[in-house]
Amino acid sequence: MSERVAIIGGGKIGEALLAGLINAGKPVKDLVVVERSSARSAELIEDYGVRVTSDIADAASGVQVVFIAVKPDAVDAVLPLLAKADDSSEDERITITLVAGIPTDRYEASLPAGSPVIRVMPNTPMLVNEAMCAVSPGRYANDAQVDVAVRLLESVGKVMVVPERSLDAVTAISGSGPAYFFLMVEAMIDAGVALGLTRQQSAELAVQTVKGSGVLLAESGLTAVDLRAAVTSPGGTTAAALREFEKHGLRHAVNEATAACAKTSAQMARRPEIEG
Ligand SMILES: NC(=O)C1=CN([C@@H]2O[C@H](COP(=O)(O)OP(=O)(O)OC[C@H]3O[C@@H](n4cnc5c(N)ncnc54)[C@H](OP(=O)(O)O)[C@@H]3O)[C@@H](O)[C@H]2O)C=CC1
Ligand SMILES: O=C(O)[C@@H]1CCC=N1
Repeated sequence: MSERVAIIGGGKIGEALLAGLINAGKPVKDLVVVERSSARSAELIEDYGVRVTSDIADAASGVQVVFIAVKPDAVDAVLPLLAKADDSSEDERITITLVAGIPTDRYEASLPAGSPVIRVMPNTPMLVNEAMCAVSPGRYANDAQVDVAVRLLESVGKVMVVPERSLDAVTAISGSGPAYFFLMVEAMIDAGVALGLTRQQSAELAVQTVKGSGVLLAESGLTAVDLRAAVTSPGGTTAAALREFEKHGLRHAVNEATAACAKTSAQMARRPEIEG
């Protein structure tokens, strides 16, 4: 992990990447963040001791990898500034975008001809080195450049390489997925309070249950179906709860929610405010 890395956008996902890379042992001196809000810059400097600048061209000059972590509607403002950055390092600079919905050809069209672009859909568990990242190379990214992206992202979680056409579906499952779980946990905590637990008890019970279930699912080699069956005693309490989830359309809600997410991702590049 010796390459120098710039992260443009020090918001939620930019910070998750920064924290994940530092936790994984990347020296802070090899990292620079571009952030335009001075309050946010001060927070990042205080929390991570990282160099923060508001000058994209300055940050990107001489680095081997630039991550873009701004909102989709800011991409078109960022690219011309990135295109101006000096790229005289020995290795060609790789642009890795974490932005939802904007296809690689939009970046390729604004950056110098033939620039390698790799599109990634990450998620916020990157903050604790438990990200799920899906990586899709653009047309000019070669295998060695994809390997660099995979290696950097493997230091902050798991990585899957997928064709770019799969990224809307990926966004619907892993990109936005953490929010579905947080909503579920929020609802479980409220439900525990309604059943007479204190909020603190309910939160501790729900959070550890989700954490333990996630580890079990990831490490036991069993499927979600197997693990659910193991909790569900015939005629027991879990069966009573699951019957209510089915009756109230949990599966349908998940299908509709993920379809809406994928559709929004697919339409993102065509929104008038972020048209190229
Ligand atoms: N949050 C998530 O879970 C995920 C987000 N993503 C993608 O990551 C991207 C960022 O999302 P998120 O981190 O949530 O958003 P945030 O709004 O938290 O972060 C974006 C940051 O970029 C800064 N910024 C905007 N324009 C510029 C610029 N020209 N130069 C420097 N900094 C700039 C913003 O500053 P200011 O506030 O001043 O505008 C803000 O601090 C999005 O494109 C999103 O699709 C992908 C997967 C998951
Ligand atoms: O909500 C969003 O648009 C971003 C992309 C995936 C997660 N957060």
